[in-house]
Amino acid sequence: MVKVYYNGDANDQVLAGKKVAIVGYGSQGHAHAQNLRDSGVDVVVGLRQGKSWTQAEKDGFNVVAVQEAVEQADVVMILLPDELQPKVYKEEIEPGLKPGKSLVFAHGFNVHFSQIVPPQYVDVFLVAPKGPGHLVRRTYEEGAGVPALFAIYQDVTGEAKDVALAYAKAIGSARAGVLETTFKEETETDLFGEQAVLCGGLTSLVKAGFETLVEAGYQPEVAYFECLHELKLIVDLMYEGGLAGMRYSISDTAQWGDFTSGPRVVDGRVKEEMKKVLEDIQTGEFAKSWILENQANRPVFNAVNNRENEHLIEKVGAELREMMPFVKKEKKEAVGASAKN
Ligand SMILES: NC(=O)C1=CN([C@@H]2O[C@H](COP(=O)(O)OP(=O)(O)OC[C@H]3O[C@@H](n4cnc5c(N)ncnc54)[C@H](OP(=O)(O)O)[C@@H]3O)[C@@H](O)[C@H]2O)C=CC1
Ligand SMILES: CC[C@](O)(C(C)=O)C(=O)O
Ligand SMILES: [Mg+2]
Ligand SMILES: [Mg+2]
Repeated sequence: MVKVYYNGDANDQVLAGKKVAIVGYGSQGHAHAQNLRDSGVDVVVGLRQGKSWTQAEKDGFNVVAVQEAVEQADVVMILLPDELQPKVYKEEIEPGLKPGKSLVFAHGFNVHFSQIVPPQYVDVFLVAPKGPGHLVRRTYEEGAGVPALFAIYQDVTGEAKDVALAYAKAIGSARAGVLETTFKEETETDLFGEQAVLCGGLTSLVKAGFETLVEAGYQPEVAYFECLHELKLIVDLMYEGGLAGMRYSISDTAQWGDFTSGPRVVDGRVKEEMKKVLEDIQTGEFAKSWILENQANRPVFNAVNNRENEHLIEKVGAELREMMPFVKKEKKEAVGASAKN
């Protein structure tokens, strides 16, 4: 088995006396800033004037313009949306980078696809939590953490690995496990995971199941509970005990259906298509399409997003969740907004 790093493998002292700039205060930004601060790290938040600036100040942070934060800091973590990073990097981050500083990412997209080319005189690494930012914060507060990957792109000071591990510990990830990877592996597996399984695969599966039941005349509310709400309960069991842990709790009838119908739904064609999705990621085809989509002001992204928000499953779900106050409403108002802090 590969080496998995835990709290005991990290040396907190490498961050002592250092200042960390968190650039961006959205999903990951607010979580890193708050977890680092609660772990005793000196944090400055770098932003433009706007909603996040107000929120970060409300949360008690010293908030300054991006370039000023970079100038003040020893470690600069870029937590801006991937598509905006190259411009902000060129105009406001690179000018403040001095020899010996660390330039850090939570995803390798821009470095791997050469949208950001860091100077040779700084350490460059990534610490990529394997989970949504709001859960990076929530699990930290619960005394747990979200696993993370780290990768060293360049190590000028000889300290890059130590700082990466100390950072991962300070955001709570070394409570769960931290693995070493490369920018290439992190970028390609993260894009694949979110497209084929975690986000794209899952939302398509849920909608297909919901639509199949509703089109067959079943009540939308029943279809919602069956295909979306219960998913969390089933996934919680997988999270705790793997596939077998989940199968232990379900009926043998369900398990027989799992074995016989599951492979009919997610069949060889699905895997063939997954391979093509991975190929588009590896060749840079996906990156190119995402970069061009942003250059054109997101015509497809916005149209699909609007259509998706109008889907019956969203309307039915919103009404049902209103009646379940125990279902945590994690920043529901942020849907459709750019900042997700
Ligand atoms: N979302 C996640 O859970 C995960 C994300 N990542 C990676 O983390 C990085 C950040 O993603 P994510 O947290 O989703 O980003 P968000 O979209 O949630 O955060 C956007 C933040 O950037 C700020 N911002 C936008 N433009 C500028 C600008 N020009 N100058 C200064 N601040 C600006 C926004 O502020 P404002 O209010 O002013 O718009 C907001 O605070 C990405 O590299 C992503 O791939 C990695 C793992 C998981
Ligand atoms: C699964 C989506 C993700 O990769 C993540 C939360 O890890 C992202 O980019 O947001
Ligand atoms: Mg991810
Ligand atoms: Mg991702």
